[in-house]
Amino acid sequence: MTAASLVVKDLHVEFSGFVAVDGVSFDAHLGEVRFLIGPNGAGKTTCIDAITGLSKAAGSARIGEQELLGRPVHKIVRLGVGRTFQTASVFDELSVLQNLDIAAGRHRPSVSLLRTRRGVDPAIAQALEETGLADEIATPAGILSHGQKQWLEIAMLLVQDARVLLLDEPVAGMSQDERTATGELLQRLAAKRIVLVVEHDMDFMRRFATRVTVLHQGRVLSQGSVADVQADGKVQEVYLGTAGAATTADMLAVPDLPGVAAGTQKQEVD
Ligand SMILES: Nc1ncnc2c1ncn2[C@@H]1O[C@H](COP(=O)(O)OP(=O)(O)OP(=O)(O)O)[C@@H](O)[C@H]1O
Repeated sequence: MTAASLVVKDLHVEFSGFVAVDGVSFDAHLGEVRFLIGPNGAGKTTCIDAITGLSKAAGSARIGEQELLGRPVHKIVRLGVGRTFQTASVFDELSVLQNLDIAAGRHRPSVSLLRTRRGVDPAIAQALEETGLADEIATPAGILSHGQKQWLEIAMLLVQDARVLLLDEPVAGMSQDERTATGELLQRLAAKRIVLVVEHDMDFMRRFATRVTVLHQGRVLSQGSVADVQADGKVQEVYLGTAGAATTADMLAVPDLPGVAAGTQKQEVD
């Protein structure tokens, strides 16, 4: 089952009077790898929390005709909205297959089945293939590489047939090869699912984003193609520090902003 679009309109989230997300609107469609970026505290994760029912929000977030805001978390999951968190939440002591069985709501009582692909249902087999984990079914999740753990989390969403994938910093801590593999995975997944990525990694964003929304202090600062947002003076101001908002080395490393001489870029901080 597919959903053609996620449309967020005028999203507003407050925590005890503090406005974390203020009138944010964006959309994401099948076929694109959609990015949400912004400095620390910009409101990116809060947007995902609102869409998935973890934070109370005003405004609207729809997949197709279905309004998500106001529904409990489990009903939003049932509508096909899946998310990953900044820290992988797999069961380390269980095998890859057992983790996927749990995600699929299956129980696999026989230990012998863990060592073979016999008895693996088609949705799990497909998720294993898609995420490149087919040779790891018996591997305890705890000894997977950081990248493989993130892919396992994505595979868990695939076996649940999530139609909307909301991924919070999926490449944080990954090697360069794992980042590339993850970007290519997201491009493949985007053909059939809505993919929205929250990221700090600017190089990854430049390589794989089709459209980008830049948040700053809870509001949309800019949105459009990678070229559009990189050329936007407001974005340059935030990322180059005159607004004093960029706080991570990744954010400050913006090597190919048009019209910005290398010597004028702010140096990375320790
Ligand atoms: N549960 C909460 N209670 C109070 N304030 C919160 C809560 N969750 C988030 N905030 C605040 O809302 C603002 C937005 O936070 P959020 O985590 O969405 O930012 P972010 O853009 O995802 O940042 P980062 O890149 O650091 O993860 C921050 O000022 C944060 O401190």
